[in-house]
Amino acid sequence: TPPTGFRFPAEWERHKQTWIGWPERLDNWRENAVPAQETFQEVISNIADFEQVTVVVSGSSWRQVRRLFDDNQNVRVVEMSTDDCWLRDTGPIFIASRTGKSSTQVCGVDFDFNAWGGVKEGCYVNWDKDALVAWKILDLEGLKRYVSNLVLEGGAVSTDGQGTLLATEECVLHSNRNPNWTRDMIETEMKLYLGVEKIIWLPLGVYGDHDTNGHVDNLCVFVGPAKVVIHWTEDRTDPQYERSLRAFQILETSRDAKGRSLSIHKLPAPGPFYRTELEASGVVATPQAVVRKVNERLVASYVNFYFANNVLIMPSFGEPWDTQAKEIFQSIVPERQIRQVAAREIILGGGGIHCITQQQPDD
Ligand SMILES: NCCCCCC(N)=O
Repeated sequence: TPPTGFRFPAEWERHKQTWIGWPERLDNWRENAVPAQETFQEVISNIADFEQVTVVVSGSSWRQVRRLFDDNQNVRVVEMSTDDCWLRDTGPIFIASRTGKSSTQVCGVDFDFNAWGGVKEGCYVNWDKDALVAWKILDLEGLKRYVSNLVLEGGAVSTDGQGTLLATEECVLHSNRNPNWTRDMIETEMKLYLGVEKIIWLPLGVYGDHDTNGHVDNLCVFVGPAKVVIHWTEDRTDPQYERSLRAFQILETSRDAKGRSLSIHKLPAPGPFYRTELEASGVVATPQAVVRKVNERLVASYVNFYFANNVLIMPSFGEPWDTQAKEIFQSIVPERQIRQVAAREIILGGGGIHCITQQQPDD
C-alpha cells in the first residue's frame, strides 16, 4: 500500500547523508576500474567535506576502500553486493513527512529496477543484486519500506520538493520499462508513491543517452522552487538542438504544482565527446553487459551535478565551458560552495556524478 502524508523532498534540502556505490565491474569500467575509482574517491572526499557518506562496496573491496578513507570520520564503508554502482537508480527514493515542528519522519520507496531496459535493452543482463540494494539500505537505516512494482529510476525524476516532478517521456514511458502499464497508470503510481501532484513531461532526454533512454537528470532538473537548469546547445546542426529546444518550449508554457511559471537557466553542452580507442580497449567486453564502442558519443552534461549540504558538486570536462557553467551555477545558488570534479571516467560508464549518488534526507 502506498505511503500517505509524505512528500518527495528536494535534493537541496538538508541531508542526513549521501549513499554512493563503488565501480568494479570490468565489462563497464576500463583499466580494472582504477580510473573510475580515483574519480569516485574524489567525489566521495568532496561530499564528505560537507556531510556523512556511506560507500557501498563488495566484500573483496571493503578493506581497500576503507583504507582509502582511513582518517575520514565522515565516511562509512558498508559491504553490500551489487551488480554495478549507480545508487541514484538502485537505491531507495527517500520520502519524508513532517511530524511536529522540527522533526520529520523519513521512509523510502523501493521501485522496481530492470537495469535500464531489461535483458534485451538494459545495460547488463543480471540485476538481482541491484534489485535488493534499496531494501538493504532501508533495512540498515531502520526505515519503513514502501514497494512499488513500477520500474522507475531515481535519475529519471527531479522534484522541487513542493509537489512538482520533472521526467522525460522517452525514459519513463519507454516500452522497455513498464510495457503493460498505460501512461495514466504510470502517472498515478508516481504521484501516489512520491507524493507529487504535477508531472511536467519533457519529450526526449539527451541525444545519445542509450544507457538510460534519456534520464531527466542529464537534461533538466530543479535547482530551486520554480527554477530549473537545462542542457543547452546553440549548434543547430547538433541533434541535441531540437531536443533541448522542444524541452525549453514546454517548460516555458508549464506551471508547477503551485501554479508558478518556471525560470529556466541554460547550461552549455560541453563537447561533444567520443569514446577513444584507448578508452574502449580498456573495457573487458562480456556477453553480460552493453559493449562500449570506439567513437560512441558520450553523454556529458553539467545538469548531472549533485547537491550536498551547502555545496553543489559539478562535473568538469576540461573545457572552457567548465568555467561558464560554474559561474551560472554560482549565480543560481550564491549561498553554496561549488566543487568541480573531472567526470570523464564516470561518463565513460554511462552516467554522471548525480547518477552515482543518492541523498537521504535529515530527520
Ligand atoms: N550504465 C548505467 C548508467 C546509469 C546512469 C544513471 C543515471 N541516473 O543517469
